Order: sequence, then C-alpha cells, then structure tokens
Amino acid sequence: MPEKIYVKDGKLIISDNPIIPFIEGDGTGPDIWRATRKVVDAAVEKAYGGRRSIEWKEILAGEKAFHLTGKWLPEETVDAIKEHIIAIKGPLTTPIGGGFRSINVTLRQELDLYACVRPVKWIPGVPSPVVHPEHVDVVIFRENTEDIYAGIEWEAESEDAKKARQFLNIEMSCNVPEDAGIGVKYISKAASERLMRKALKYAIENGRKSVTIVHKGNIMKYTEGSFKNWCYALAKSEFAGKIVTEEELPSCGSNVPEGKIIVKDRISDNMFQQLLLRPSEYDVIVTPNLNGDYLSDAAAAQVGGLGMAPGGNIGDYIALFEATHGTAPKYAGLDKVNPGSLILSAVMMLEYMGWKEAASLITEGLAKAISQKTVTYDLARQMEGAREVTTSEFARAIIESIT
Ligand SMILES: NC(=O)C1=CN([C@@H]2O[C@H](COP(=O)(O)OP(=O)(O)OC[C@H]3O[C@@H](n4cnc5c(N)ncnc54)[C@H](OP(=O)(O)O)[C@@H]3O)[C@@H](O)[C@H]2O)C=CC1
Ligand SMILES: O=C(O)CCC(=O)C(=O)O
Ligand SMILES: [Mg+2]
Repeated sequence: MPEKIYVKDGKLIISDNPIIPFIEGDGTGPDIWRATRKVVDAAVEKAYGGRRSIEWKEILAGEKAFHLTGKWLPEETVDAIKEHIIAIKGPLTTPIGGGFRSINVTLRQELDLYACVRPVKWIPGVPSPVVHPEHVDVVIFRENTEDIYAGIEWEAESEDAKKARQFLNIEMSCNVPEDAGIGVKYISKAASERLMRKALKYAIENGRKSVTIVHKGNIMKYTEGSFKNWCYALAKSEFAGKIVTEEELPSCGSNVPEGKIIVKDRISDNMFQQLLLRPSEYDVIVTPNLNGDYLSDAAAAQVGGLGMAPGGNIGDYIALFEATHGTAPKYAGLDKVNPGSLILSAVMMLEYMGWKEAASLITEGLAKAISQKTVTYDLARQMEGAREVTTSEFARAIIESIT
C-alpha cells in the first residue's frame, strides 16, 4: 500500500512504498524527468528486489499548471509537498524584467526550504576545462529564502519607486537618481544562523574538513558582513570544541587539531578564483542567496557543466530536490540534454530517504556510462571518441549497467 512519508519524534518515517510528488518542469524538464524516473525505478527495483518501490504522484507547476488550471503555482501543489515531505522537480521558467515571480523561489520561500544544498564533485571521465577537476569536491549551502530573492523591487519611475526614493533621499539622506529601479536586500540573523547550523552539522556528520563562509561583507556591511559575523558566532557558541577558526590556527591550514573542522571566510569575488586555482582547500561553503546562485553554476563548470549539477532545497524536514540548471529552452522536447543533473538530484533524494543502496547503484551506473564514453551532447562535445546519445539513451545506458 502506498503511504505518505511523515515525521515522528523528529525523524522521517518512510515506508517501503512511499508516495513522492514530482513536478515535471518546463522546457527540457519533461525529457530529463522521464529519464530520471526510469533510472530511479530501475535502481530501486534492483536494490530491493521488489520489496521497495516509489509511488510517483504528479503535481503541477509552471506552464503545464497554467495550461490546465490557469495558475502558475496552484495552492494544492504547495500543500502536496508539505503533506508528503519529500518531492522532486524539473526546472521552471521565470520571465525576465517583468511578469510573474519565480515559481522556484516561491516554492522555496513558501515551504521554508532554507538551505539550497549543491554538491559539486567530479566523476572520473567527465571532461573539464581545468587540469585537476578531481580536486573539486565542495558542497555549497546557499541561503534560500532571503537576500535580493525576497522580491522587494520597484520599477523605475513607478509610484512605488517614487515613494521609496523620497523616503531614502529625504529621511535617510541617500542620493537615489530619479530614473532608478530600486531593490531591497535583506539578510536576517535567524536565517544566517540556521543555515550555518545545517552546514556545520553536515560537515561533522560527513567528516568534512572545513566550512567556508563566502560573503561580500566589505561592501554590504550590514547584510553580508553581518551574515559572516552571525555564522562565526554560531559556530563558536554551538559547536565549541568541534571547530577551530582559521584565525586561531598558527599558520594557514597547518596543525589542525585532530577531528576539528576549520571555519574560515572568503570575500566572494576572491572565492571565484580560489575555487578555480585552489579547489582542494575548500569543502563545505556557506553563503547568501545570490553568491550561492552564481557560485554553484560556476563551480559546476569545472566538473562537467550544468548537465552534471544536482541540488536539493532542504528545510527542517521538507525537501524538494532539483537540478541546479534551468529549463534550457532551446533544447526543449529534443531529447537531447544531459539528465545527469536531475538523476544525481534523485540520488541525493534517495540518500535523504536512507535508501543508500539504490543511490549507490545509480551513481555507479552513471559513472560506468561515462567511463564507456556514452554521453549526451554537452559532454560529447568536450570528449574525444565519445558516442553521443540522447537523453533517453543515456538513461538506458545507466539502467543497463544497473540491471
Ligand atoms: N531551478 C530552476 O528551475 C531554474 C530555472 N531557471 C530558469 O530557466 C530558464 C532558462 O535559463 P538559462 O539562463 O538559459 O539557464 P539554463 O540553466 O536553463 O541553461 C543554460 C545553459 O546551460 C546548459 N545546460 C542547462 N541544462 C543542461 C542540461 N541538462 N544538460 C546539458 N547542458 C545544460 C546549456 O548550455 P549550452 O547552451 O552550452 O548547450 C544551456 O543553454 C529561465 O527562465 C530561468 O529563470 C534557471 C535556473 C534554475
Ligand atoms: O528561479 C529561477 O528562475 C532561477 C533560479 C536559479 O537560478 C537557481 O535556483 O539557481
Ligand atoms: Mg541559478
């Protein structure tokens, strides 16, 4: 009997036949979701010999939802994710410079999925523009509910922008030009602390070496600068004895006391080049929303690009897994793009459920397909002697090596 996942005494209770909602997504979403679902079902079947299976439940968002219900994000979709705790989604389109707000961001805010967790790790055989992609193994914890993503913005020359400008210029002695669009960035102590807490717990549970706070606190002193200060303060107060700050170490990175996690910080512009030039010095990264958005795409480029970039939006219990990339609209419906990103997001989901055997089978199957140079266009164009396959053929290659 299919059953809902629920939380009891602070733990997820997951039956052998859980109901998991999915959003197919826009653009290339349906192609990569179809491939992902087949791979996950095959891995679960193989790992548990029919004892376990997932009951997929479609929920609507984006273009399909608008077409069928007249709403871009029906309330039932948000409710269904709350009710079923774990869900997975394809990418959803966001209009630029006007139109409705990002459905992706709205889902994260409505469900309070405050950590966007994006692991970036190289799989052997994947082509990379850097010499040592094997040195890249970071997990980005991006704050997922605040910063400029809160959507507080006023269009240039609108009545609201005029009011905001008048307030800023008259009451706050600012000098905002008359023709400026205005946006508000906020970062709170509570949101910074809960993200840092999650990242440190993850680092401890997974034997990671360091947690780096990435911020632009030299310029945005009371948002990103405070983010840095709150993160350090939380590490020192709640994780005393388990961490050491870089400043407390005698010389850069040396003599780390056994079992302690180094907490350090980097200014975000520097961090982009650090991650390219000295990736092995970085491990878990904690950062506000916009930095994390930029950094996760840039880091992905080193390990094969957006087709290989998984992620999960995770709250206290509710988790919504999705690829790092968007809808890649020019490839929509062509059965062309790499489903690896969503497949690896499903691996994260299976690990979150504790279904580690199925997760490992998929990771191994994917690595095997790549080692045989059976890859989609994005990897094929960077590889010599590759056999370029479609989205669905790539999924089939993974399934063949699983079963
Ligand atoms: N979470 C979400 O749902 C997200 C949604 N979006 C939305 O997606 C839409 C398109 O955004 P855009 O800026 O074009 O970014 P995308 O991430 O959709 O695509 C940018 C480029 O990345 C490469 N790429 C993306 N996905 C894959 C894949 N699965 N396999 C191989 N290559 C891939 C392609 O590169 P190439 O051209 O070199 O082949 C593609 O042109 C926008 O509406 C945006 O708002 C964006 C990010 C996240
Ligand atoms: O919501 C969107 O359209 C973009 C979101 C995004 O780029 C991301 O989550 O990385
Ligand atoms: Mg992004």
